[in-house]
Amino acid sequence: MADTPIPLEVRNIKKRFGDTEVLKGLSLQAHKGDVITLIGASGSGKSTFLRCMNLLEQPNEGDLIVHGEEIRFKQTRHGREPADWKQVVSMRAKLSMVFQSFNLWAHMTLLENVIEAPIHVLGKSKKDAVEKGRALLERVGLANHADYYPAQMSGGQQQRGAIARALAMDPEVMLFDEPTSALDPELVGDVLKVMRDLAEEGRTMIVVTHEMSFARDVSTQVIYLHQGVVEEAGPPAEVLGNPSSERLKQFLAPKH
Ligand SMILES: Nc1ncnc2c1ncn2[C@@H]1O[C@H](COP(=O)(O)OP(=O)(O)OP(=O)(O)O)[C@@H](O)[C@H]1O
Repeated sequence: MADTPIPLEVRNIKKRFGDTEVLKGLSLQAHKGDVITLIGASGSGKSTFLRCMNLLEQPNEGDLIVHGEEIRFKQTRHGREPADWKQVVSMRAKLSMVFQSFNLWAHMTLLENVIEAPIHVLGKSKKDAVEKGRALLERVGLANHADYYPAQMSGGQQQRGAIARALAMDPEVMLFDEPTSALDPELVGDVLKVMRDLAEEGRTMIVVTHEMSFARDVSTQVIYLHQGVVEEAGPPAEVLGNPSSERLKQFLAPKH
């Protein structure tokens, strides 16, 4: 039997904004069931790295291989661009992203938000999309909110709704960009609980986070970035429990 392709491989990504190189050759491999957390000080490049993975930012150099398929690029006078945007659309369907602040469509109900992409991107029937959408809303504790508009929901509910929407694509990998940092503290726990459950189920996830307890308890791998370089990476017990870099020790030290 042929080997199942790795859900996501990123090789030697470099990204410049103007003259500043903010990612200096970053790589990772997300195998099935991996939960990779990206940690580091503000401005170290975590979000840019994540956004390069689904081409919300265009890396200047480096390769992306999604479920065994390499993304093709071309050089234009504006720089490097994907050679085939259709390939990007199908690749993004495999890499669902949950953003920092709830990016549900304001003019649609929660259920409409969840079924939109399965119908229009994956070509599912409305009946199937609704059935699956309702099951996903139940999963994230929002079975009674299907007909609510985002403005009628708390930040935590919207964020759990955004997770249901991402799950509706049945992605290979879920990308999370600081999913709890815009929430009031009392709402953080519910969202982290949903993410912990997903990890336990074996979902492949890459998570930019400042939640060290999540990184410690849930990750299979922690990557500590400093100024666009991987300073330390490995299992949480090593990277967080026994860091070798002085900088990482300082980063982890309790702040008063
Ligand atoms: N669109 C952009 N144009 C110019 N510079 C940018 C842009 N996006 C990010 N940067 C710069 O790239 C660097 C990395 O930013 P990034 O948001 O990836 O860091 P981060 O580690 O996610 O930070 P935080 O924890 O504060 O979100 C920063 O110096 C930032 O100012």
